[in-house]
Amino acid sequence: MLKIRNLGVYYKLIHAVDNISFEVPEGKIVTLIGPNGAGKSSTLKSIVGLVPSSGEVNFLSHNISKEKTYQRIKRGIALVPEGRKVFVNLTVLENLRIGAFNKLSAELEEKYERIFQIFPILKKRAKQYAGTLSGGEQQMLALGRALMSEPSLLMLDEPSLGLAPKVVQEVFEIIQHLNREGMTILLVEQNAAMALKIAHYGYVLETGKIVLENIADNLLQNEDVRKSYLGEV
Ligand SMILES: Nc1ncnc2c1ncn2[C@@H]1O[C@H](COP(=O)(O)OP(=O)(O)OP(=O)(O)O)[C@@H](O)[C@H]1O
Repeated sequence: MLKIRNLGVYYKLIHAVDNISFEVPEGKIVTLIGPNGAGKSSTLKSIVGLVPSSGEVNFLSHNISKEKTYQRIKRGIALVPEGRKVFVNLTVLENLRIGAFNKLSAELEEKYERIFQIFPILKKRAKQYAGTLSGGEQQMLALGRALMSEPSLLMLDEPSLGLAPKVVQEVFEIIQHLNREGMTILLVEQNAAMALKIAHYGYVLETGKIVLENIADNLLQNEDVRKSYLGEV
């Protein structure tokens, strides 16, 4: 579904992502793991055109590298950004409405209901300001908002960030549920153990380069990965 070839991201002199290539096949969960500053967020941002990049981004057999962000979103890519970035002064419903930018009002009710089926808590909080939600609820809202555009590829940037372990578990169960329903997922995580447990395939990114890739189960067993990312000595 998504094929990345020789992707590079530069911020003036900083070479954040250095000629990486990877793929996300339809129906799979693929994870990019790696330490702080490895270039994970920059990779996701470049896929939706939020930062200038070199190389090729191929989505559903189209080279979208030169397209604007809104065109890429229209094609069916959605990004749940790091830190959730919900609109704190808008209600839950208003946040969801923004995610459905390309949908007619008549279709909205049905879409809200679909989101509420996945995240019942958002129905209870529908009229509440997003800024008053807990971290976990905000993450659900950010996910719900992304799903409102009915993407075929969902990209998640550090969904576990700042959440209690029990809530992280809940969020990851939802990610797995979405995948079982057919959603293709590109998951960026520092919580490598959690990410590799639910992913089919994984890439390890270090200082802008892919240093390792394999089936997720194999990465979980890999000694270097266990030492560097799973806290084992
Ligand atoms: N807008 C920017 N301007 C300049 N440098 C940036 C910018 N965004 C990121 N960088 C730098 O690019 C490198 C990669 O950052 P990036 O956020 O992509 O990494 P990351 O793997 O997602 O890390 P984290 O998990 O901390 O978010 C870092 O050295 C970072 O300081």
